[in-house]
Parts: sequence; C-alpha cells; structure tokens
Amino acid sequence: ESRFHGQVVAAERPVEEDKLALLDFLLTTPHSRFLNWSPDIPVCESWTGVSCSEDQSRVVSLRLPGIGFQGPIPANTLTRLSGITVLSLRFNSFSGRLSSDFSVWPNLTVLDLSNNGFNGSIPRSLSRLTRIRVLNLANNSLSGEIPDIDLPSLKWINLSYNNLTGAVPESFRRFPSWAFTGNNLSSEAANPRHSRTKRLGEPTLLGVALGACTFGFAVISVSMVTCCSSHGVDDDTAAELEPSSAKKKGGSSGEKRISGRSKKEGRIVSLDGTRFPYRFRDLLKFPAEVLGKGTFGSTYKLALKDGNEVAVKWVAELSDMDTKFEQLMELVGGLRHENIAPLKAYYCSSDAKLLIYDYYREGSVSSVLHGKAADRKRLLSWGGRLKVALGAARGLGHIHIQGRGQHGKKLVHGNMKASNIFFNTQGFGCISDIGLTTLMNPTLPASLQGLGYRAPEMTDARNASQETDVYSFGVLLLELLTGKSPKQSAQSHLVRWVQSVVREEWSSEVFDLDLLTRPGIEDEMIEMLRIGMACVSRMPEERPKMPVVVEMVEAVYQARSIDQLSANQESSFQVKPARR
Ligand SMILES: Nc1ncnc2c1ncn2[C@@H]1O[C@H](COP(=O)(O)OP(=O)(O)OP(=O)(O)O)[C@@H](O)[C@H]1O
Repeated sequence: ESRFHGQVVAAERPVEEDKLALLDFLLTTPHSRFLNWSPDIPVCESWTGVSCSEDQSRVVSLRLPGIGFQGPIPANTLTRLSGITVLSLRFNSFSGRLSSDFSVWPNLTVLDLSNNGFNGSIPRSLSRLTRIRVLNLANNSLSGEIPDIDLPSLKWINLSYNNLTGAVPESFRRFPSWAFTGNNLSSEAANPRHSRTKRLGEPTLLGVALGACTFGFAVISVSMVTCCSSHGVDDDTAAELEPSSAKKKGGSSGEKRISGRSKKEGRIVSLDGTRFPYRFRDLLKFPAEVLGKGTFGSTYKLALKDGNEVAVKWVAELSDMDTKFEQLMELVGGLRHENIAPLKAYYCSSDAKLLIYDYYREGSVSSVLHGKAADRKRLLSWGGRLKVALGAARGLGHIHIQGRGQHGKKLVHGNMKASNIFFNTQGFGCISDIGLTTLMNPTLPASLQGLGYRAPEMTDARNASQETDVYSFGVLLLELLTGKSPKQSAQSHLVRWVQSVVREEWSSEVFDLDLLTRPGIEDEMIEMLRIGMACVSRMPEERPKMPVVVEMVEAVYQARSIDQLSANQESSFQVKPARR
C-alpha cells in the first residue's frame, strides 16, 4: 500500500512497491535539484540514481549524491526498499537522527550517509547489517560513544569529522580499513586516519606504471607519489569511497584539516549514479591516446576493460586546492542537463586530479568545424550549426540559472569555446569543462586562457562572470557563422574582424563559404549574427543575459523548424497527386 497523490495504491510487483516508496520519499523530502522520477516512466530504466536487479524485480541501488535533500529521511519511505544493497545519500543536507532500525535493509553492502547533518548517536542496530562492506558516516554531527558492534563483512569504515567521544571499540580495529579523525576520541584513535589495509608498495606501483601503455608519462610519474601515499583500499569497493571528509565543517577548520595532512588519500568518486568500476591504478593499465593539451593539463582517451571509452582530463596546477576542487566536482557532477556533458567521476589527491567524462566519438565542435570537409558537411550544415548553438546556449543558460558556486555565488563556465563543446545524441551542442577556470592560478599568462574567447574585462581567470561567459558564447556564434577559428593567430582577432566587416553593412562576406551555397538561410544567419554581435558587446552590462540569448536562438531555430515542416508538408502534398 502507498499514499501517492493521496490515493491508496496496492502494488503488485515488488519493484512497483519500491517505485511507490521512492515517490513517497521524493514527495515528502524537500530538495533543490530536479530528479526525473515520474510515475509514467520505468523506474529501472530511466530514473536517475536508481538501479534494479538484473531481472528488474527490485530496486537494489539508490545513489543520490548532492540533490539538495533537506530534513530527516521521512519515516516509511526508504525503509520500504527492503531489497536494497547500496544506499548512498552523501553530500545532501539531511538532518535528524539516524534510523534506529537497520534490520529493514538486510542486504545492504554499501551505506554512505556522509556529508550530511545527521545527529544523535550511532545506533546499535547497525550490527544487523551483516553484509555491510562499506560504511561511511563521515562529516555529520554524530555524537556519543561508538557502540561496540561487530560487522563481519565490513572492509572500510569512515566516522571522521563527527563529535564522537570515548575510545574506539576493539572490534572496530579488526576492520581492514578505518578512519576516525576529527572527533573527540581518546588516545590513538584521534590520530589521523589509520588503516590496516596493505599499502601498495612503490616497486609494485612502479611495475604498474611501467606496464601502462600511454596514459602519459607525466600522469604516471605524478600519480606514483599519490598512489603510494594513499591507503589504497584494495578491493573492488574502492570507487564507493569518499575522497575527503573535511567538507562542510565550517570553513577554516575543514581547510586546515586537509592542508594539515602531508599526503592526502585519493579516490575515484563516481558522480553519475552508477559505480565507476575501476581504481586509479587500473586506469594506468588501459590503452590510452593523447587527445590534446589544454589550459589545465592534458586529456587522454582511455579504452576501459569493459569496452567503454572515456576521456580523462588530468588537471595540473591545482595543488593545495583539494577541497575547492572536490566541491566544484560535486557541484558540476550534480548538474544534469541534456546539453551539459555529464561528469562521470573524478579523482582527487594532493598530487593529481582527474576528471572522467564519456568519450565523444565525433570530436569537439572545434575539431569538426576546422577539420575534414566531409565531417563538417555531415555535422555542421546550417541546421547542424543552429543545433550546436542552441544546445550550447541551453546548457550555459542552465548553468547560469541553476548552478550556485562557492559561498552561494552563481556558477560560471569560465572557458566556453568550441573545443569544449561536443555533439549530444541528437546533434545539439553539449558543453564540458565547467568551472575549472575559477580555480586557476591567476598568475598563469592570460594568453593561455581561452585565447580568442575571453572578454576584454577578463584580466584574471578568476574574475570570470556570467557576462564573460556570454561574451565567449558570442565568439562561438561568430565562429560557427564565419567558419574561422578565433585563435587562428594572435593578430587576427575574430571579433574585431567581424565588427569591421559589418560596420558598413550586413555583408555576406563574413559568412562561411560552406554556408553560402545554401539558399534561403540568409535571414537566419543575419539574425544569428545580430545575436552574436550583441553578446560580444564591449561593455559587460550591454550584453544580453543567457536566458534571453536562449530565447533568441530558440526563436531562430523554431522558425526554421516551422518553415521546414510546412515545406515538407507542401512537398508531400505535391507528391500525392502524382502517385494516383
Ligand atoms: N569527452 C571528450 N571526448 C572527446 N574529446 C574530448 C573530450 N574532452 C576533451 N576532448 C578533446 O581533447 C582535447 C584536449 O582537451 P582539453 O580540455 O584538455 O583542452 P582544450 O579544450 O583544448 O583546452 P582547455 O583546457 O582550455 O579546455 C580537445 O581537443 C578536446 O576537444
């Protein structure tokens, strides 16, 4: 039985019961991010963060990091998911006491409630979780003594950064890996993270590194230090674990804890609701290909063992930025939109930081626009360019409206350019590389940052703003219209060139020759040129806001679709009599 929309509904199959329990949970728990949980779509195939058993008879995994949930977990909602094996609700704002009856989840193997505001003591009923392997309650407000319970399957436990007191029970020291730092515990328990996990010795790692194909010598050598210094939970649960616990405990103390450590543990943290099944050192073994070197480091294409391909961006220059980097990753990972390239996972250690994305086979808009004519023709006809522009506008508009950066500041992209835009499955633009600029070292030469796309007032990478994003988007539009790269040479400034050509009249000289062969699109191109020119206005306050830009581009696209529709209808109308 469930009360969904006020009705009492009897569910027949267990998975339907699970679905109703989840809907009850969603309806009764305030949250700030959108979840696509609709009663009309199949829970097992489409619901974000939900996975089912192979025969789709039960929900078995629920991962909802960073959805902005608030308040206590409502009674009689998640507790009804009795088949669940993984429950991860980290990086939300849940509060209230932890459930006192954990026997409702007899199959649980991973419980991650870290980085919330749960309070009260750690319930003894946790001992009912006889299959639990990973238990992470770090960075909450739990108090009292740690109960002396035995969890036979536990491999890793993290209770760091709570208000726990007393001694660590002897039974806990039998777990292979544990972390209790940042509490008020007595004696050695208060020491920074302890682990009994076997450390990966340097010679072993060196072997791995040398065995690695081409995942970049630089990556490997930097990673060696990182990997050797990490605790290296050496079972397949590594990807479930937290990168860091020192998150929300009030600015300065959290920062100090992180920077106070000489070497920081690194973990691959999955962000897309699925489990990223590889460890950092696995990545070193996979065949890799360098895709290019950018402002922040290099990007590699990796062929994973399971046959999937990913793009791994190795970020240099961000040492001593672990907390900010992790916060940004969680924020960006929480942005779900069809025009934003989803960040699958990230890795953070004090020495190496990786961003893991799906690999886009078609390449970036830049590589297609300035690459082979056949690809350009296939993907970037006028209609294709409009789709790229509209997708990129929608994605950027979403970031500007939805995303909140640190201290509630609005999130900005900071590095909008054609090499950071890819094609989604419908050929619309899909933007990547969000927010990294804001972490960048301001002393890095300006010439290295977003050459050709940077707004004139953006003297320091860290003063990127929504207005500078709009400027960069305008440059992208001009690039799509002219077919010219804004960074062809430092002397040829695309914006100035377009401005000089159109100063006298709206001349067709600016447009890409590839486009001029197509009849009937001049009006649309001129309208897009107007939008681009407005975006690159010299004064930031004269530039339109992104939601307005989206509307304008949308209007051009919609008008085109209507034209095409009526053209098709006309032609099909003409064909019919001929068939008779
Ligand atoms: N997910 C991806 N799929 C396919 N290619 C990618 C992916 N991510 C990046 N690339 C490509 O890899 C190359 C290097 O990317 P990278 O982001 O490191 O540098 P960039 O985009 O040239 O500059 P910046 O660092 O300023 O963003 C670029 O050509 C980019 O288009």
